[in-house]
Amino acid sequence: MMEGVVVGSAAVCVRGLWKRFGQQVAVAGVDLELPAGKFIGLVGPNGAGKTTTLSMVTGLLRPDQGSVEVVGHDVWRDPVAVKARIGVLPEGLRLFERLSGRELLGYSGRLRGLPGAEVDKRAGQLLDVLDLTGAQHKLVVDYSTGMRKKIGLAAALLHNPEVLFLDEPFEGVDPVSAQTIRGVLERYTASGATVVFSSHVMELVESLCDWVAVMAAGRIRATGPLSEVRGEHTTLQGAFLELVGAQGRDAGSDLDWLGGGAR
Ligand SMILES: Nc1ncnc2c1ncn2[C@@H]1O[C@H](COP(=O)(O)OP(=O)(O)OP(=O)(O)O)[C@@H](O)[C@H]1O
Repeated sequence: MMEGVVVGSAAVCVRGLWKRFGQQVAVAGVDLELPAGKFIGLVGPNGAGKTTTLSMVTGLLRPDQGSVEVVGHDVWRDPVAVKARIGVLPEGLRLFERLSGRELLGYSGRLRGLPGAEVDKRAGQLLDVLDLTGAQHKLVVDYSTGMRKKIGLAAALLHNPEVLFLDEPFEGVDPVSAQTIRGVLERYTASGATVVFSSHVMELVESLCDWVAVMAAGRIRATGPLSEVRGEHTTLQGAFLELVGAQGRDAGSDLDWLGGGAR
């Protein structure tokens, strides 16, 4: 069990969160309590407000209204305490392209205040587990999409955070790497830590998560244990389509010109 993590308490507590971009309301009054020690999936259609919510929860974007606490600390009043306890793999991750993967981890570890020998040890182990040892001296600019996700994940895990936030961690990742990432995350949550990740891939969320929050049009439509959110449906996909109001939508009925095969 991780030091400082009280199972049963909230890892993340969001109250009345709002964000507008001009006329566009991206997040419209989100209340959310995410329990510690769980593998949590934040799901929703394109434009639902997932990235905006995660950005506000991790201190990257200031809310218009509302409050966020992560492991009992207010993100906007006590940002240093929160940032020391979380790891983040944001969408459109920016990395130091002119460092090698190994150097990037060395730099991240030092920024986090870890002693050099400890950074070296952890970096070596993470590179190994994530199958990046062979590419550790390559510049990040030459990494593939999946390799970038993996080195970003290693940097986010290096200081052993209590809560890990991942925006679409499996996007652009091949099945073998996805399995590796999955193994690392399962091991991490088994220690009592919390993972919150956003995804569109329902099968993935269903197989990984024990807790789900469904978001659509800037609001939370359902949240709770996976089985509760799935309800009567046999799959999370079914529950999701009903919750976001997409069930029965006639895909492409207006595209009467589309039928290249029947020319
Ligand atoms: N910086 C911005 N400026 C203007 N509008 C924005 C900005 N960021 C997000 N939005 C708008 O806010 C809404 C929510 O976007 P967000 O990226 O949070 O959704 P999402 O659920 O992460 O979507 P996706 O699954 O497609 O990544 C969208 O309508 C988007 O166009």
